[in-house]
Amino acid sequence: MFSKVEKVTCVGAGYVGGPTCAMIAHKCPDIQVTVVDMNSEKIAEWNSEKLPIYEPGLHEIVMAARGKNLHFSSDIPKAIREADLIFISVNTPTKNYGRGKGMAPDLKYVESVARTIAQHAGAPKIVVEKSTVPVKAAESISFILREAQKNDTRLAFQVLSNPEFLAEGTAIRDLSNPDRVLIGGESTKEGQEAIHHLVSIYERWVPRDRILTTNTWSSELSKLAANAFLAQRISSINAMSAVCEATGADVREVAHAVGFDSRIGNKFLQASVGFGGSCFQKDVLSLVYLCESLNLQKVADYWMGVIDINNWQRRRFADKIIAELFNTVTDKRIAIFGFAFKKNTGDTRESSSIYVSSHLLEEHAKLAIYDPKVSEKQIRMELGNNVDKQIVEKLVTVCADPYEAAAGAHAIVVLTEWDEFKELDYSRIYSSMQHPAAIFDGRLILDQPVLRDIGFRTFAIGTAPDQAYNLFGSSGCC
Ligand SMILES: NC(=O)c1ccc[n+]([C@@H]2O[C@H](COP(=O)([O-])OP(=O)(O)OC[C@H]3O[C@@H](n4cnc5c(N)ncnc54)[C@H](O)[C@@H]3O)[C@@H](O)[C@H]2O)c1
Ligand SMILES: O=c1ccn([C@@H]2O[C@H](COP(=O)(O)OP(=O)(O)O[C@H]3O[C@H](CO)[C@@H](O)[C@H](O)[C@H]3O)[C@@H](O)[C@H]2O)c(=O)[nH]1
Repeated sequence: MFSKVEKVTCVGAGYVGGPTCAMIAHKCPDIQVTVVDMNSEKIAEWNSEKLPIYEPGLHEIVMAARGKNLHFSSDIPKAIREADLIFISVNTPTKNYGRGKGMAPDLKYVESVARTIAQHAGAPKIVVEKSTVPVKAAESISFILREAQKNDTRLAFQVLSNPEFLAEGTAIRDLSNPDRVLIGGESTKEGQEAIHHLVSIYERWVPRDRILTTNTWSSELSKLAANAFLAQRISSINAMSAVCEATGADVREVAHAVGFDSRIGNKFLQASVGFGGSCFQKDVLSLVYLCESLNLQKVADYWMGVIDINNWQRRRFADKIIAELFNTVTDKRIAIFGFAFKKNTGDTRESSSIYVSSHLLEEHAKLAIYDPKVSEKQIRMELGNNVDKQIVEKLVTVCADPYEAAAGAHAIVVLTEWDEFKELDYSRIYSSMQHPAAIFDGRLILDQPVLRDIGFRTFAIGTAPDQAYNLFGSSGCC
């Protein structure tokens, strides 16, 4: 093949392709990295001062490497031709049509990149599947590439699986100090050589014992398994949050006590209004679909439970809001604090805010939405995909700050755990609201006793009912 990787191309300039390649360029000044995308507006943004995605620390490393060894381009054929190693980092969303609709990942973008590589390669390449895909997807990519090889003897391809484990909001931290890098490939001499080339890129900054090499199928399945395990933890603690509310236990104390067991560990036990993001639901559904295809219905049902609890938790929270607001939210102004699926990102894909807001809109609540990183256009687009666009037009206001959103509202609903929500002047907010004023904390970030002292009725997910139903403030009454 070649002795050293000198040029890397990444197809897909999204949340994964952009930050991952910026990190490779940052850590490997001797490697030329080009990120390409079919969306030329996105490429223009990557080449501008305002990058298309918000990630703490990303701007700095892009600005330092851009124009030197990091390039963003729309010329996909050229970037493929020139590269030694090509990452496929395109989206693999849940299919919304045809066979597997609502369950299977849509692999049309991955396949289309494989075909483009086959067409323009011109020389041997290592093709790295970075997108999250079902087990055996690498086989389809290899098949397409092998066909091209038959017609052009200059060509040779090795396909590796190298799933990405970064989380949004902490992408740069995760990329610079990953728990592990996983690389799967063939056991042949050529396969091992390709693995070695990719290892040699990561080992510039990742300790060798954290770079795991496996066979291709283990690598592909490990990505789905990791996300399924993580999502399962959230559904487990969210299931417990309902038990806490019904019994007087506090989910924070339960999570703390359970997480103290070193076999369980204390991470990822934060009860919430449900997990969101582009990955967990999609990847668990992909695993469920895979199990069904393999006639492993019991296994499929087991993992489907994780999704069922998540949907139930969102609905349960919305129903709680309606019940606590005297069983009707019609025409009531409700301030929604946070629309992103987690803090420190502007990404709204599968955000629980979409679902809780939609349930409230279906009851004709008037929503005043504030998020520090999500645009009005994005909020309207997400809600418009879920409820009647005319209802969104009529009942949704997007506010420039949280004080404006809360003014005149009957309730505040915290749906994203942005740090700034912890530091607001809640006395000022309280005096601007309708009374009785309620706060529903779907992220457990606010100080409930302080809020109750101000006069708020408070409800926090997974906390005791006497706090949830405190109609008369902390002084108690009647
Ligand atoms: N977002 C995350 O945090 C994350 C983390 C780990 C893994 N993943 C996985 O990585 C993959 C990419 O996710 P993402 O969030 O970066 O997606 P994204 O939607 O942000 O970016 C994908 C990009 O690929 C481009 N694209 C699609 N088809 C193309 C083609 N044929 N040619 C050129 N460009 C094309 C799109 O225009 C888009 O800009 C997915 O499989 C996802 O499951 C995502
Ligand atoms: O204790 C927790 C932890 C997370 N969440 C929620 O879970 C969702 C997902 O959060 P997180 O996993 O931090 O973000 P993602 O960017 O979706 O990252 C996940 O999905 C990526 C895409 O596959 C993987 O690469 C990452 O390893 C995996 O953490 C968000 O809505 C969080 O608010 C909770 O409710 N409670």
